[in-house]
Amino acid sequence: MIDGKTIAQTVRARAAERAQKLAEMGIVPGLAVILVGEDPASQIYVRNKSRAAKKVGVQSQTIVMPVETTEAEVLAIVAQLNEDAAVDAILVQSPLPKHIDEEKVQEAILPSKDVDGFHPENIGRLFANRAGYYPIANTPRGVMTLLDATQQTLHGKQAIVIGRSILVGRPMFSLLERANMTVTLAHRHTPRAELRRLTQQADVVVVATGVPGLITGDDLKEGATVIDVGINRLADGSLVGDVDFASAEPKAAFITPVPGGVGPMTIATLMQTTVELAAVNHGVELD
Ligand SMILES: Nc1nc(=O)c2c([nH]1)NC[C@@H]1CN(c3ccc(C(=O)N[C@@H](CCC(=O)O)C(=O)O)cc3)C=[N+]21
Repeated sequence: MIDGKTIAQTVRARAAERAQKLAEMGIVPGLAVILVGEDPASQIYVRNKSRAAKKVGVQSQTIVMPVETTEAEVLAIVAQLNEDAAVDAILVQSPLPKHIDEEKVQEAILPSKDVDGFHPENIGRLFANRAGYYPIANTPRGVMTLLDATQQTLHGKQAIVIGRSILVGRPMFSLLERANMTVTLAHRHTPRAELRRLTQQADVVVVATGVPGLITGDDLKEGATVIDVGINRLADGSLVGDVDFASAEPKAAFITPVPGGVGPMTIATLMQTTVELAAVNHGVELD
């Protein structure tokens, strides 16, 4: 079992240390979160984020807007936060209500404050494997930290990413490729039998689809590493991932639970990125 909570704690502690260093220079890392409407996964995220920010020493504010908010209103808030010197990092919760063009909002955020790494400029840098600092989406970046903690060689091994969202799948593909893995990106048009054939060959399987129980033990190669990014609320209120844990766990060498796996890691990585952006934006070099 990959213990996301413990690894997240280590990342948070390091972020807190760096935030402390910045505070001594009079810099308080500032994070602004915009939440429009009531997506359940987003609400969990917002709650846990505020808690982590307090612990790390990040000044966080959440702007909650009703579901009927217009695109112009969201863009106006983003413009205001772009100008605000106390804000180093801006995060607009995804998904936005359908009447708002999410891409337009993502492009309105200053790339230097784009803590999610969703701005095309930052995505382009990642995809092109550019050197230098730029923000990378926190969930896939956190997954790389989890993989790192398993102390396996990734180089030359096979990975499959299931799901091609801008939030997870696409940046995940780039990060695994950058770790010198051979990466397959599967999605809703991948035929089911083909998907199984591909996952059965993979050393690392990252599932980010929002389909509970999509991947079972039968889909896996013996000794695979399984990273479950899914976060699904069932009718009985329980939280499950996209992997059928009971059947997958005996086959896997490493597996992340839900909750307690990727979720806490996303939060910790968000704190890490916020502190980094504060440093970069103030011209401070962190060790
Ligand atoms: N712009 C944007 N960036 C995101 O990164 C983003 C987003 N929008 N929209 C929503 C999704 C979802 N997401 C979660 C992060 C952490 C937990 C989390 O803390 N999970 C705990 C839950 C524990 C609990 O409180 O029950 C766990 O898995 O252990 C959940 C969900 C980030 N997302």
